[in-house]
Amino acid sequence: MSVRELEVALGARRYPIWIGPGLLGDAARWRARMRGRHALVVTNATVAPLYLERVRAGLAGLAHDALVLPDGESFKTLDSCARVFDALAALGATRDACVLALGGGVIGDLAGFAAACWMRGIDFVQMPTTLLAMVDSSVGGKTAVNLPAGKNLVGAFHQPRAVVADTDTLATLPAREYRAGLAEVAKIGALGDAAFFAWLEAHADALAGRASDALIEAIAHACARKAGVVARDETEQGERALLNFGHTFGHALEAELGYGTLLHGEAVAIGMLLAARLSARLGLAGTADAERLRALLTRLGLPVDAPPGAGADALLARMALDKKNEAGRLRLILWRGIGRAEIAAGVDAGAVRAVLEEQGAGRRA
Ligand SMILES: NC(=O)c1ccc[n+]([C@@H]2O[C@H](COP(=O)([O-])OP(=O)(O)OC[C@H]3O[C@@H](n4cnc5c(N)ncnc54)[C@H](O)[C@@H]3O)[C@@H](O)[C@H]2O)c1
Ligand SMILES: O=C(O)C(=O)C[C@@H](O)[C@H](O)[C@H](O)COP(=O)(O)O
Ligand SMILES: [Zn+2]
Repeated sequence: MSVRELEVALGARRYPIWIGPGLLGDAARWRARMRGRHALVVTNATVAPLYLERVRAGLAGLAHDALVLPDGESFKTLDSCARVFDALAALGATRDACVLALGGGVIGDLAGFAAACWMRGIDFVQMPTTLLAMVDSSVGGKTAVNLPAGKNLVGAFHQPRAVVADTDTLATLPAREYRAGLAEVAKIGALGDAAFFAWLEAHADALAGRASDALIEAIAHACARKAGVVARDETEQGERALLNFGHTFGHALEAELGYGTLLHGEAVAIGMLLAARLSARLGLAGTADAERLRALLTRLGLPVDAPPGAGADALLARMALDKKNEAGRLRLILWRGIGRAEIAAGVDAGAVRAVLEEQGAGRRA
């Protein structure tokens, strides 16, 4: 199977996204995107035994080291970031050094943020090993860590030098993590691409069964759509906020339930349905499209109802700290139906509470 190559074009700054088998072992390809003499691989305790040696083999001739962090969303923290800084210092990494982020979105966000900070910014390469990271987090340069107060509250826009999506790595990805990645794929269709949404409906069984042709097509399509949005609006002054469909609710659920309780993709699936229901309540969309979204997510094996344990008031308080809000007013992504999301400012908190309570998110465990 051949390697697909896409590009993120940000004026003169451009970088490739490679998608296909065998890419971690194809060091000649990704080494060409690295400058300088130092490289630090940042990964975690689950991914390291599986794929670290493949990457290290490609670093022969460079001064390099690897930092293996504990696994989990609860380690996407400033403390972990400090460990990356210490490892870069121990390596003697200067401004021409490169960080290689080998893992899922947690590692990509964290290592990317550390690269953005070290000596005010050094190169990094995304080596995503989860479906979610391949279709979403490795592309576009959003890097961040969480705080107890909320998701991704400390971060930077810092674009990678390349995205190396070796699809062979998906063979070891647990089923629940795979399904979580499909949520961000469905999001791309739901927010702005009705034809892709219909394609997903037609290929839902193939995707749920990990059929490789459908999967490669879905990864490439999601990356291409995201690359287009990022090229037009790198720092989320407008259109890029649409990629946050489902995230205002989703991030609140992730933080309120405790990081790692819901996977990010699961929280986004539930969040998209909450946003769809809110849109229907506000008269922006009919309920039929919300049902279509619910049906697709269910076929992809994703949760569609918030679990008990997070009260509506607590979730609303979390949503008040969402990055998209302006002038103390809720600003979130609503929609007019499949493929037609829009940014809504000044959303009535009472309507949000009603949707949370009606859907059961207000239940106590
Ligand atoms: N920057 C962005 O634009 C962006 C976009 C979407 C999500 N995110 C962030 O990404 C994170 C979620 O990423 P994720 O879903 O990849 O979670 P993750 O990074 O926690 O990875 C999921 C699990 O899979 C394991 N794993 C990774 N690759 C594996 C492989 N090939 N085989 C076996 N196990 C493997 C990991 O160790 C982990 O246990 C969240 O923090 C979310 O906020 C960021
Ligand atoms: O790339 C973007 O832009 C996104 O919003 C993609 C999201 O899927 C992703 O979860 C992102 O990390 C959310 O960013 P945030 O700004 O809401 O923290
Ligand atoms: Zn997301």
